Amino acid sequence: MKVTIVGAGNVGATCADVMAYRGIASEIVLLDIREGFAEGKALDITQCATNTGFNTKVTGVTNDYSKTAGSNVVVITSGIPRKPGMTREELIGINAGIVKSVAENLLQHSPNAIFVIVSNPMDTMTYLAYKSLGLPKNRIIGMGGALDSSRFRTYLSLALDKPANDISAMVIGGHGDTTMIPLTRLASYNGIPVSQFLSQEQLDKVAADTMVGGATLTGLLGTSAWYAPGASVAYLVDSILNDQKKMIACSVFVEGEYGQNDICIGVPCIIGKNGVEEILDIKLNDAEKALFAKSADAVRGMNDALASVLS
Ligand SMILES: NC(=O)C1=CN([C@@H]2O[C@H](COP(=O)(O)OP(=O)(O)OC[C@H]3O[C@@H](n4cnc5c(N)ncnc54)[C@H](O)[C@@H]3O)[C@@H](O)[C@H]2O)C=CC1
Ligand SMILES: O=C([O-])CC(=O)C(=O)O
Repeated sequence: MKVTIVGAGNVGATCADVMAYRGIASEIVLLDIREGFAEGKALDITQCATNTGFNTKVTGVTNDYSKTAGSNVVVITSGIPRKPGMTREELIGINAGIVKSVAENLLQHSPNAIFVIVSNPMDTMTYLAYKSLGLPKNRIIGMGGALDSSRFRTYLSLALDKPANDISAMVIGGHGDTTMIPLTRLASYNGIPVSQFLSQEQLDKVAADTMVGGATLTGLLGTSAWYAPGASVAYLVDSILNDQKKMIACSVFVEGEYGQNDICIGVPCIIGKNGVEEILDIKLNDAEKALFAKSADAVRGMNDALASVLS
């Protein structure tokens, strides 16, 4: 199975590294616009093979889309990341043009690929890809919820002082500092509601920390995060390529689910070989429904900024 990752920067290269290490794809192509950069990253990753024990073929190319031909999955991480103090939404002006042209080039060479969109603002970029490529909605998947949910589980594990892998929890809604919805009511420690172990004050802090998880790392690192984002993309691609049918919160085009239409926003999805195989319409309480409606309004508002790119 072949995967192309466009953008060999922090997130793209980390994603390639995790996918190779875990043997998720047999072939990975990294493509970047910077001369020689993707080639360098691919060579460096390839030189891990004998020490970490993988056989994945990893190659890098400078803007040569012919080398991406026949990919089963394409991942778009090209564009600029935010700097401390910025929101993801501020990246739209530069990233929209990049994502649209990259997506169109990829489709020309891989007409059957499933698209995974990572570049920010991710929900808006996913909508842009959906609207400009004209593909069925199951083949356009925005990655954000997998990462936000892993941060939510991390913060819960720290508060509980228990392993993150024993914690089940999900974040839906937009992939933005104020639009994420950590589903605290439904989070559990091995099936037991976390509210049996943590106070409301502790749970509120976990939710707040989760929502600004990306901003916190951007403040610490000077640019946005890459290890957990790269691993989250690999987790999602694994579920597609190996038809695992995992339930993963992904940004997808909604048509009536959760009372919303004509936006891409994070909802629980079953992810398998056909991409988005099902959107689960889980029962939210009134407070969660209100948060979702508010998040959707904000996400919808951002799509207006795409008017010039989509015309
Ligand atoms: N959805 C999510 O959960 C996450 C999204 N992101 C987003 O992913 C994007 C990438 O972040 P990083 O890897 O940290 O940035 P980076 O700056 O390290 O890498 C971006 C790469 O894209 C390349 N690029 C730019 N224009 C291109 C084009 N037209 N064609 C091919 N390559 C091009 C650049 O040369 C650079 O190597 C950002 O927009 C960031 O906000 C980052 C983390 C998580
Ligand atoms: O925070 C950012 O800008 C990058 C991102 O989406 C994340 O790490 O969640």
